[in-house]
Amino acid sequence: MNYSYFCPNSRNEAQFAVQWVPHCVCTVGQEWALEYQCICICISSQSSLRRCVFQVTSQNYDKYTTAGNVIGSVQLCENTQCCVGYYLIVNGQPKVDVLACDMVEKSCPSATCKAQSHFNNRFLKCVCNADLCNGNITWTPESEEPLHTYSYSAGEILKMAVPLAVILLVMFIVIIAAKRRNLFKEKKENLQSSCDDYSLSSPCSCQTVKSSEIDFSQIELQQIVGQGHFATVFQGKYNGSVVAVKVLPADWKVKFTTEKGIFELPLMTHAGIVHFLGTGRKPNDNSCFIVLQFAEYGSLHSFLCKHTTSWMSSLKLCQSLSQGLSYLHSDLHNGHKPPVAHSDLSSSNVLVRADGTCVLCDFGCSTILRSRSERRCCQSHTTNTEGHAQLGTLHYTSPEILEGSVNLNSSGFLMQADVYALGLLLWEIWMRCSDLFEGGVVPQHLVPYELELGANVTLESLISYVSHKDERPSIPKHWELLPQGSALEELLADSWDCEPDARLTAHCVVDRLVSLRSSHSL
Ligand SMILES: Nc1ncnc2c1ncn2[C@@H]1O[C@H](COP(=O)(O)OP(=O)(O)OP(=O)(O)O)[C@@H](O)[C@H]1O
Repeated sequence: MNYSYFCPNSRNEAQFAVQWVPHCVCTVGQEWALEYQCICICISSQSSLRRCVFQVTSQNYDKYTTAGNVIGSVQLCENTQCCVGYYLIVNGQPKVDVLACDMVEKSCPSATCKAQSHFNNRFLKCVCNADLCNGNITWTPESEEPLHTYSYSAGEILKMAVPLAVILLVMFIVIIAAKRRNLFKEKKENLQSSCDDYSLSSPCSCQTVKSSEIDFSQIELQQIVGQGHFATVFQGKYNGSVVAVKVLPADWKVKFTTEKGIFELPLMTHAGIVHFLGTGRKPNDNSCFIVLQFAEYGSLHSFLCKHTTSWMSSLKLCQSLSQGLSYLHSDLHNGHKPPVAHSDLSSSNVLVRADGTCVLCDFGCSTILRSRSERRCCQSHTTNTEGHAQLGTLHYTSPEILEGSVNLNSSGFLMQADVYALGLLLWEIWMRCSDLFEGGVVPQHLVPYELELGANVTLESLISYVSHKDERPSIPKHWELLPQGSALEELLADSWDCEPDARLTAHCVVDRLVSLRSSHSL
């Protein structure tokens, strides 16, 4: 219900008066004669529309006004009872970025706006369920401060490190002794046949398939075909076949062990996963290597930089990629093959084979998840030394992981984060499909958000763009007019939804692509 009345005759008094109209949100309007008109939007006492403080930048205006009617600095929430506040930490103090109604219904059990997530102490978010509660954030800087590791003197560090090292050494010896005893007991069952010197730091004690140990002298290394953050990848020859040899320096043994552990899981052979041939150690410098099927076109990133595709070949890339991820996520034969989250999907970690299909590679950040059957022994995480699951390439990191608002040890979240990255990869592929661009003039290849935020995207800009503003890579306007346009847009939106639970599973992405193919085969 809208109404207006004449309120006191100075603008300041009017401003003061409108704050006291119950169940109404009022602003001071035009001046009439000597009085001011107060315009109020009122809700009946039974109505439960939440009122939140509204303060957004002009870029965010359109997005957040969809969450409810805005009157001055107050918003009446249409979809939710939750107010939200986003703050950036500037000079140690929270500075308002966005105050508004939350966009979708979420849980906000507290009446006060308590800082609930932060990332590297640069960003805070709070949600609350009382009128105008988002105007004040409750935040204790002390508790958010990182541990003061760097302020310790070398002497203090030494004092702490020596007893710690002794404790670790004792624990290590006890573990080794216990392990040896177990090995001896279980000898009859021969359960440990696949244990080698990596089994201690193996991500889990799942059953693994013993892979062949490859003697480095049997490999002929040729040119370098890829350079990742950790590994150098060579084209090579092994047993008369062309192979890829991924060499990791001895320092990266943990990465090597993780990746080897994933490849050695049972039933890991699939057309959408790079074929694994074995591992070994270089005798001269102790670096480790993994021998893989050679993908002729290299990474999807380099393929898309050099090639455009037709509609059907883009579907082939998308479908094989989604099938590979769906298989990786699958839980087969009561966990005989446990589900695995990739956790570092990007166009550099997908390879393209000569037949135009994709295979997944680089499982160095992957996570073996608990099987639904619960009968398997796997832990639901692979951790780095800080005890957190390892995060992937920044551009492809899902909003919930960017915000740090998920339990990274929860298996579902990791697969949902993979699907977010899958959505970005489908977008990347279709942005190079000549059949989706009038006259076949296709834009040059860009990774997601490169156009909007630049190639060297920062964490802050990504959080602000992807999380606060809920923006995604832009979809060409004219796709709406294409016969398959709406299905493409829906598939992308349902894969990269800001709500992890609302995202499709990789399996559903495959189904959507199959129906796209059958209804729109150009
Ligand atoms: N089987 C293969 N066939 C052809 N090229 C490959 C193969 N495996 C890897 N490459 C190339 O090497 C690059 C790096 O490989 P990979 O991603 O496995 O290394 P990494 O050091 O683990 O990478 P990251 O920086 O993503 O962690 C790939 O992007 C790709 O170009």
